[in-house]
Amino acid sequence: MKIFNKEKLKEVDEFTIKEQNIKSEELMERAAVQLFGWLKTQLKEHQPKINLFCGIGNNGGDGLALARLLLNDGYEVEVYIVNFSDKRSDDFLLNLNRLKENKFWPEFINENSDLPELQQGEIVIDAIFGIGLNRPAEGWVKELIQHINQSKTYVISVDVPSGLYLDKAPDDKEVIIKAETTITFQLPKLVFFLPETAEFAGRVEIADIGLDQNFISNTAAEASLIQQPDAQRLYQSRTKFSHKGTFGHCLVAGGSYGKMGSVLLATKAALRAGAGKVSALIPKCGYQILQLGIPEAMVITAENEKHLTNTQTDFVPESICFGIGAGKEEGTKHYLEQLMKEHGSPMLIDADGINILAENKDLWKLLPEKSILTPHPGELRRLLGDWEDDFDKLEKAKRFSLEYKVILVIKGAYTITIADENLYVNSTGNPGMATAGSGDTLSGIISGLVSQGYDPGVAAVFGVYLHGKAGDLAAEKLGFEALIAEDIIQHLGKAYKSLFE
Ligand SMILES: NC(=O)C1=CN([C@@H]2O[C@H](COP(=O)(O)OP(=O)(O)OC[C@H]3O[C@@H](n4cnc5c(N)ncnc54)[C@H](OP(=O)(O)O)[C@@H]3O)[C@@H](O)[C@H]2O)[C@@H](O)CC1
Ligand SMILES: Nc1ncnc2c1ncn2[C@@H]1O[C@H](COP(=O)(O)OP(=O)(O)O)[C@@H](O)[C@H]1O
Ligand SMILES: [K+]
Repeated sequence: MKIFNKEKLKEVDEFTIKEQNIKSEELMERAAVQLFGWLKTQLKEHQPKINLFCGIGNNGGDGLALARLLLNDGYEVEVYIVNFSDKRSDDFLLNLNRLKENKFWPEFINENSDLPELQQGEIVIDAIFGIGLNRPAEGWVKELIQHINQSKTYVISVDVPSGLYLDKAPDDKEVIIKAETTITFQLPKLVFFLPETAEFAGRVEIADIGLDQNFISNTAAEASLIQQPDAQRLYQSRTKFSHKGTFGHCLVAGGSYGKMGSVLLATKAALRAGAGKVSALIPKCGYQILQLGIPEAMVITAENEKHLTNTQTDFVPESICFGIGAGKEEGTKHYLEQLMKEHGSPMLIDADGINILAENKDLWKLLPEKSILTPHPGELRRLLGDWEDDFDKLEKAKRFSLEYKVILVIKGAYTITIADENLYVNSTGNPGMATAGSGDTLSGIISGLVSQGYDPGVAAVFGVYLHGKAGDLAAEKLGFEALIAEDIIQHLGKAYKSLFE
């Protein structure tokens, strides 16, 4: 699903109005109907008091239209107009009049008003600011936002939590509504998935307001949210007459004394992802661990007992996964250098592989085109240096990806893959996956996909989705705490099957 920026959201809005020959108020009404339907379904027979806080733009207009639908259905409603300006949008005014025609008079609040009383168990609808926010809220509006955040009500934001910008980091986190649920119109917004701002949106629901699908399909987006239908499209089916040679030979090079389990996990994951053959290339001390741990894999040992050193293989792997548990010994660095020079095809580089790169910038120019780097936040910082905020981080990461023609998988609660300047935001995964070895399984999965012939960019996006989905299926059975990396591998099969459920 595409993620549009503010400008494109406005364009699709305008295009739809023209194309469908409707007035803008019609879109507002559709938005309100969606909000109402969602609320009614959630509330069932409950009738809590619903407090609507409406700004004076179209976000506020949505709130007023919703208030009318709620009143007509018999809900107890209080409407506060957050009167921060004398300006009013046309559709705000129209819906204000409709409300008055229904004999309902909202309360206008300003700097002289007392903060409204909000009781536990009540609902707050936050329709103060939408995508039109262009500066931080100040003074009494800031106080009001803080008052709502401190109340024990259930807060539902309309379109975006008020105070959150779509295209830049917040200047002041104290002036953003912290919603339990955000019901956003038609398309998800990038800030809902970034570490510094995701918490404000809470659970995100997407409400279809019938914006023009052709326009959306034909308009390029810099980011997309990868959900089941998107992942399904990336899947490559197997033919009856395929054989193990068809699915490539994957080489997992990594491990050092005390860290051989990581290679075991990545090797298993590559096999479960569907690689035809997998060889683990490890220092000597890991031989028995690997052979006993995973009989389906082949094992090659480097000369050194405890860490990786230059090693020749008698085959050309279709994919290489380098760096997991590898340490940063000089010999290991030389081996990475040798692989990058000789292999030529894309490699996946993770963990200490990334750390070696971070400490040796002279190696960057050797990165084979379309290689995949899978840093967690710490590794990313070592590679790119500090960033000011999430937007700055993404900019720096995009620049790096573009300059070295590599794919960056920025791991986190919502992992973001950067390929060809596009951002792919993953929708699967859960806090149970914050466990040692979880990232090693991801590297194994992506490498297993590359070895089968998936384009590296596709392998990264698809692999991240499958990894998260396997984690979700594992968590359904085990809960978050007990989940370990092995469980992710165990559920990979079900994750594949779930693509078509
Ligand atoms: N297809 C769609 O997308 C649809 C969109 N719809 C809805 O429209 C919403 C966007 O509406 P919008 O453009 O009217 O902007 P909105 O956020 O209501 O506020 C703008 C007002 O706030 C003001 N202002 C800004 N910052 C401020 C500050 N810090 N402190 C004080 N004032 C501030 C700004 O004033 P100005 O900068 O002009 O002085 C302006 O007056 C969108 O989120 C969705 O809910 C639906 O109806 C259905 C279809
Ligand atoms: N809260 C979370 N929600 C979703 N996924 C998570 C969460 N925490 C961690 N993960 C995923 O788990 C993996 C952790 O990777 P990493 O930190 O490299 O672990 P390790 O080095 O122990 O293997 C990443 O793929 C990350 O996206
Ligand atoms: K809002």
